Amino acid sequence: AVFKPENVEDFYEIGEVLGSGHFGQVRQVRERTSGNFWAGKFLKIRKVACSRLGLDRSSVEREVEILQAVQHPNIVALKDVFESRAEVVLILELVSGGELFDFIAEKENLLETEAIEFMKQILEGLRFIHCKNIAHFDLKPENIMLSDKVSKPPNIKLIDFGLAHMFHPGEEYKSTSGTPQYIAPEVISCQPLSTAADMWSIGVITYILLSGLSPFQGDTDEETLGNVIAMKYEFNEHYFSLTSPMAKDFIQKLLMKNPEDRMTAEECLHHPWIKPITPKQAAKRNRSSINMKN
Ligand SMILES: Cc1ccnnc1
Repeated sequence: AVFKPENVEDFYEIGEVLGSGHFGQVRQVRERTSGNFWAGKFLKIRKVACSRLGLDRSSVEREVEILQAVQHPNIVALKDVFESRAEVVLILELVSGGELFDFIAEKENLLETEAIEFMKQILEGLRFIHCKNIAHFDLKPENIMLSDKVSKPPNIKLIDFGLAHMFHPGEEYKSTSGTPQYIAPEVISCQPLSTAADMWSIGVITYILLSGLSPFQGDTDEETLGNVIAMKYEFNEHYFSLTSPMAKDFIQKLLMKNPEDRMTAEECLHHPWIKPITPKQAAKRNRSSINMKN
């Protein structure tokens, strides 16, 4: 794929750093013609294949191809791509409402019903990419952002498709990248992956959303990975006493060792915790606040 060879600074004024990660850094940028703000994701491209620094150009092409294929209100939009000597710049929709967990940590108390509103949007975005045979493979709190700080309910955007993969029929895909706290057992044991690996991460994120605890986190990455493989987690009464049984059922149906046993995003959206079938089920949602003890 050929990206725009023009200098990105001819079209955008480069602003403050918004975030950085395994890829490079994201800066706020201002489009010179319109004055509109966007996010510029500056990716270092490695010139020689064996270099450890920078990204392989093919992995950047993959991220661009995937972002172009998933246009959805809950997925960050890609507007433009520039390339200079050793750098590719993705011009992305500016998502300036901060990370989901910072938002929730700031608030005094948050009802399960509000948590459900967030989860619904995350699941809508996932259902959309999964039905295109695309998995995100790096779902975690840092990659779930709010479009702004004022909309009610807030609008969720999934960002960072740098580890995402588009499955082709009959093709196996394995990868060991991801973040230990959120990766599924099959990732650790190097088995072929599927979109079900994202659903495990959703189970972990929901558990944290409702309790403030990370289910498998150990003192080291090795310990965390050991806990994931051993499926060693529990609903500690001290943190989960106020959590509704339907919420725990939702989590349990995602934290299943066998990827085929896990709910899909579609099934999650029809789970009684997310979509109460009867008013009685709606009433069963607990009214209490969510523990945010960290
Ligand atoms: C960090 C980030 C990424 C994409 N858009 N806005 C902000």
